[in-house]
Amino acid sequence: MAKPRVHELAKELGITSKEAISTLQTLGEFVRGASSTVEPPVAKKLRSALAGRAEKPAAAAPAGRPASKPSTAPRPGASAPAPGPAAGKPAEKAPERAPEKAAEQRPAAKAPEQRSPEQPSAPERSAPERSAPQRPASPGAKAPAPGPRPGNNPFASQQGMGRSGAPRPGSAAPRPGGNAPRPGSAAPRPGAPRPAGPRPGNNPFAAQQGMRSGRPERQGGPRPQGQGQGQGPGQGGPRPQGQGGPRPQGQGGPRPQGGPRPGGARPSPNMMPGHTTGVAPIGSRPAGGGAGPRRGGPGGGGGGFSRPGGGPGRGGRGGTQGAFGRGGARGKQRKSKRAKRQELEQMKAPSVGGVSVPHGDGTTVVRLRRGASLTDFAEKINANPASLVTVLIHLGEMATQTQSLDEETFQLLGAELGYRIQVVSPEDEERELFESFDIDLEAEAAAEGDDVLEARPPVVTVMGHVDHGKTRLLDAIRNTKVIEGEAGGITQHIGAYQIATEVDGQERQITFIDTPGHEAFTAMRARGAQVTDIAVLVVAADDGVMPQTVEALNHAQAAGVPIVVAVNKIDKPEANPEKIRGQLTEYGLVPEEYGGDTMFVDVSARQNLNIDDLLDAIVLTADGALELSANPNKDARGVAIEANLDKGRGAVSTVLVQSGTLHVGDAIVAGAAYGRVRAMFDENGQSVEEAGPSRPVQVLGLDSVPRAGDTFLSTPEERTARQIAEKRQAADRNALLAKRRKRITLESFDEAVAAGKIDTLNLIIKGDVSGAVEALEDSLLKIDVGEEVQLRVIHRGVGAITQNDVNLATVDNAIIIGFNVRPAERVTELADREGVEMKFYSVIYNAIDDVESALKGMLKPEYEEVALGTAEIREVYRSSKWGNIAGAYITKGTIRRNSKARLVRDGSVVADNLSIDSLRRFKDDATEVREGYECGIGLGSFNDIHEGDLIETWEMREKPRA
Ligand SMILES: Nc1nc2c(ncn2[C@@H]2O[C@H](COP(=O)(O)OP(=O)(O)OP(=O)(O)O)[C@@H](O)[C@H]2O)c(=O)[nH]1
Repeated sequence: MAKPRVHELAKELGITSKEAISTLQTLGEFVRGASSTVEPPVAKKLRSALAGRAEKPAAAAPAGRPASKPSTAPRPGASAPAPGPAAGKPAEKAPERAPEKAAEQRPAAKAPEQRSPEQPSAPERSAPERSAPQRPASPGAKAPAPGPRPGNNPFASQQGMGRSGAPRPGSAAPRPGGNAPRPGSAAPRPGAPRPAGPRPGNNPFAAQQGMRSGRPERQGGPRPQGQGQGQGPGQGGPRPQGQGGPRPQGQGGPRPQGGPRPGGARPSPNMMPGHTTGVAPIGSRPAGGGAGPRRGGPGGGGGGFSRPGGGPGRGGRGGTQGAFGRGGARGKQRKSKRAKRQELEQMKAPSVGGVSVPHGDGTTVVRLRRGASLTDFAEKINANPASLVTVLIHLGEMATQTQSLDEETFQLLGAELGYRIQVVSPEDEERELFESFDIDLEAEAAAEGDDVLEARPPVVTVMGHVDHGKTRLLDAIRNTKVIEGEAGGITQHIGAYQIATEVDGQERQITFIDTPGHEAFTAMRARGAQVTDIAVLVVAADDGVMPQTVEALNHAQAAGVPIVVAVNKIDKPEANPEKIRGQLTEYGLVPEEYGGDTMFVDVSARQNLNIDDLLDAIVLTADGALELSANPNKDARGVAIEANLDKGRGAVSTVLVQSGTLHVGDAIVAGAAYGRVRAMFDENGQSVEEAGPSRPVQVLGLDSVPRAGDTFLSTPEERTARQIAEKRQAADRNALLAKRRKRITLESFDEAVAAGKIDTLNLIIKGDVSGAVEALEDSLLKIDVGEEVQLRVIHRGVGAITQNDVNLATVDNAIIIGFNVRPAERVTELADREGVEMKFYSVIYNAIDDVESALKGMLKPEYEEVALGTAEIREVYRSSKWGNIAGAYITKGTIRRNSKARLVRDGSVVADNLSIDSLRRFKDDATEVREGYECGIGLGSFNDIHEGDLIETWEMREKPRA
């Protein structure tokens, strides 16, 4: 049977040849053109694919875009074609992670929901750079014109993206950093799947898709050279030594034919990818001296050609040596072998960006820790990290091997390589870590019924404004109450203490955290430790509600901790406790006597007045608002409160047992520290043998010092404790590499809402005067955006933005709004590190506008054009196959592959919206070429280039808002 040709098949199937070709490509079959013949099985494949497509709704497969994506690695978050094994797999894990995982289990009909929480659903994901390859097509979406993308370069000698059998769906779609449409050409980025503002690497306009954040204050300049590997400057960058400029005459020996033409600083089309023939560097001319490029035949004297296929005459003069400064025949031989071996390897493994990387089958799940690097990923898939760097560059992202990458980048990379990436949060990881030791704290807690639970004392933190008497109050409570009768009372400060008081004839215990202030409280919360059950807010009756009173109150409320107000210093003549009650009512703390539910107690810490009443109030609040119970009959679990290194005793840590009972001799792990409890002491310095729930106790025996807020647990075996600690140590090291955790930003708020991650925009407002803060808060709270989203001002205050503000924002995922204020010292760094967004305004309406837009999902980042580099065209090389190639000299800045470009002739813009489709330096593909060097530039299908024209490149960068 005669093999059918593509156009015949197309005709038969009633589609255009182009469609047939692209469908075949999607099916993993490469055909050269419409007149190419295809094998009968391939024809059959096409027929059945199109038959399948015909059955789907028309909207799912518009003309020219293949609907089915067989064997295509589903991009995470993409609308999965069917719940095959990939969809089925996560189901096994579903019960523990209900909200996220449940989505993964849904059947195909719900496929658009199968996305990672960070990725909006398909209709919202119209950000061209990410969504296009994933969606069959969203109705009405404007598909960008097909064009080459990294790895799909028609010039490329190696089709980087050519995964065997699995061409990328929508290969015509732009890649990040590739042919991203200009603003207006498609939706700029509605609902782009980023939680933070557009980051480089995800900026639809950016030419350089680096890993830097798009956060305005962190925007960096272009990535310094040398970060990329493989395709980085090492290969593509300018080579100062002897390769760039014209060779002086006579070097390399006489070259009757084919040697590099001295002085001929002219790039040739051979620089462009795809030329497997001799590659002429700038300054060299192909053999034969003919004008223009020519394929060197065997013995053609292809001086200056290093590649096999260039047909340099073996042993002929003017071989690779002269032009490229490389070895002669021997080197060439070696290289040839190497090339062969590489070819062989490449045949075995699919290649992306010219490197072979083990590919997954689209369902292979790779779990990575938040903040993981390419090296971590490489380890999991048994790949060379340097190859992953190259692949990433081809995807328009730049990263070093050890740089921490965010989830989006891993998803992008995973989708390209056929892996399903799961980035696990520290909490998940902790859970999994425990699970791997058969410890399931949640299940353990859930299984505890009333029969095993016993009441436990409340744990109290004292907070309040400076000098309102927190320390004095804690001392007063301690000195009057701590196990009265014991010699000397409390002898040492261990970070927490327990007292006994009598309420309604019953002895009740209360545990106080001995570090007053909300800073420690929030720092612990930031570490995930919810230690406090009740907050005592100390307010001096002679002073009133002060900024830190409000701050403390906000912190407690944000944590959902009930508050008891201690109105202190009532011994002072100017004390006015009633005023305090009135003031706090404004903050939602309404005294019981006014009909509210907050207990206010007037005390004097100095004179020990009403301390018992305060303790009663604490116990009553605990009884009324909380049900505090724990199972004392199990291995101890709790939190480290304080720790220090004692010269004589080693690591001394105070831990608060939250459930179970800790005994001397138990193996424990606290954070990354572990050991066996050698001895335990209470707050009186008395040695104790065991400590039950809510009991603070000083522990000796850990190998290192845990941090305040680190959780601890005792394990049946010391080995387990050690292994857990070691894993945590490793995790901590990795986390250090995580430069930044992205949190919520105003720009990404609607995406986070759409992804179901949040429904409340938490704000912290800091201003220069209280009137402005109030006015801003009032106006913000009046914004009406319906019921799906809410606005919550979790803290407001006057003065600079402090570390505490950032800590609170970290814990509660809030955005800080600074009105006529700036961050205090080192706060910017902290915010930067924690990924907390701070927005600064001097016009109240701008702030209101931004917040309103964010709530309505309309706030889009603003971009501005930033010039990157200019190249002057020195010569034009015409090729019927590749189009016109500009031999150019870079006069300013840096020219980067894939950056947006315009052509300027005699001062007028001849063509805009071009892109540097190919960039070559000598025979090598270059990622970028710097000022003062020559290169070959291909502008894709744009051919109207003349000598003397200027190619200007630019990128759109996010503009900081005023
Ligand atoms: N008259 C009177 N003075 C008090 C009372 N409580 C505390 N003070 C005094 O107020 C001052 C501040 O008390 P601290 O306990 O240090 O206050 P603090 O809130 O812990 O202060 P910081 O640790 O700086 O935040 C000290 O001089 C105390 O003696 C009280 O009930 N009556």
